[in-house]
Amino acid sequence: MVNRAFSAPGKALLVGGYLVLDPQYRSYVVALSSRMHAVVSQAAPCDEKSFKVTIKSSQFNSDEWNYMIAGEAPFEVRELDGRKNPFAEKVVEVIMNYCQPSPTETGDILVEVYSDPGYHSVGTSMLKRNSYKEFRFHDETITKVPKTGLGSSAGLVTVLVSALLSIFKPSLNVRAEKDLVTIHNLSQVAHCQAQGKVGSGFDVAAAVFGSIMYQRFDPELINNLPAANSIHYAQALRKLVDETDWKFEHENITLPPGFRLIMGDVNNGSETTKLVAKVKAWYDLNYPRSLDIYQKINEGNVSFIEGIGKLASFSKESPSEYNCMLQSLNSGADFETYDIIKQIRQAVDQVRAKFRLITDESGADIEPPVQTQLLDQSLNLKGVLTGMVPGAGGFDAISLIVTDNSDIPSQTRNDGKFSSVTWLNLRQQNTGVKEEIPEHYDKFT
Ligand SMILES: Nc1ncnc2c1ncn2[C@@H]1O[C@H](COP(=O)(O)OP(=O)(O)O)[C@@H](O)[C@H]1O
Ligand SMILES: C[C@@](O)(CCOP(=O)(O)OP(=O)(O)O)CC(=O)O
Repeated sequence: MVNRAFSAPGKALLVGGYLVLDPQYRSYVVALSSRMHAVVSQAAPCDEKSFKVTIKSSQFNSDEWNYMIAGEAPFEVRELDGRKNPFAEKVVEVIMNYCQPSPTETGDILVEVYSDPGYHSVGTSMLKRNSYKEFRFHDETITKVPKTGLGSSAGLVTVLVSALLSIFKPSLNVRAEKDLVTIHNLSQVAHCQAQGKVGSGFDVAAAVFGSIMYQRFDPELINNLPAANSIHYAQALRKLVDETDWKFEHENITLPPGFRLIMGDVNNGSETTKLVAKVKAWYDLNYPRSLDIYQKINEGNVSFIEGIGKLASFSKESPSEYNCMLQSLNSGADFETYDIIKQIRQAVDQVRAKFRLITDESGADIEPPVQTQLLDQSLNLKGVLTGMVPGAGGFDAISLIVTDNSDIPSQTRNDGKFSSVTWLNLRQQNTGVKEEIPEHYDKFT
């Protein structure tokens, strides 16, 4: 029996929100230590005309989806009890059309999904563990449990693609760039199809490649695929995944030494799709002034990215001065004498100011006043380099880049101004999709 396991990280888009939808702009995405996991196993084939792919998510009130696969390409995928999980369903459909297995020679497949605690609000969940891992078990189905915004669907799609692909392509090696690109392309297709729209794909790219500077692919690549039930679909999908250069950037990045990311969950969900629609409407109505504003935001984004790069070089060239700088930041002393810190703070200020302007003019709450207050107050805490509303912004969360030694929760514990914030126990993680040991997912009690 084949048995393999994979995991993939969540994400925070620190700069590049909205602009990243356009292939000309660069964004900076940090992969997070909260990971999605999938353990896959396959039974021996039993010479039937069909086989079953079961996806189990026992943490969510024992959720389970059973897909029946029969016939040949274009494979249509049918859930036996009519249960919906568009992300799981599209992964199964994409993988079947890409791998084109023969049903009589394929045994039933079981994929068990687990997600690390950071993805969902704790609520009344119960923590269960074994010697290797711990997960929270909720008493509601997946769609009823509130999310924290780390990109659960991108993580899910990426680990499911990796797990199912490993069944049909046993040589799959997630340390090889070529295989990662295959996983990426398949995951982007499945994720877009499940969402019913082509987003920028930064969340899927981070789940696959880890922390990256990302520039998107041309959305037409996916829009131009024939419908999934067309006789041309499977062949077009293979061509798109294997033979097409998607021309997207995914350069690996890492926060400079001595710094980490901390996310504050504000527990007040915003709908990204609605925000994006409002911003697009504002952009079109105000063109070409909106282009100038985007260019100012991009200037800030690029200056932030450069500043972070300069910090990394500074740490290598003058380690002792660099440590002094970290200490000044920790003690709240006058660290703005450091030009690099000034550059990074000014860059983020420039971006935030323009997003506040768009917030006012478009009615999309990208950085609404409560988040502005929270971020401004955060900048006064000891150890904070800078902070922003990640991704599409809204009321969801704030991200702070802080020194390793800072203790943000204890500085804010009894401070009413931070009463709406739950600091998530997360770290930056460079690695994207990773192979795990299947036995590490045995029996959680
Ligand atoms: N652990 C999980 N098990 C099964 N399905 C999951 C899991 N996590 C996420 N999903 C799927 O992803 C959907 C959430 O996706 P979405 O609303 O795009 O949120 P996000 O912004 O976190 O990606 C869920 O409704 C479910 O279909
Ligand atoms: C506006 C965006 O550029 C960024 C959205 O980032 P979020 O991290 O807020 O995304 P979701 O997890 O889908 O809610 C849209 C995009 O890039 O697709």
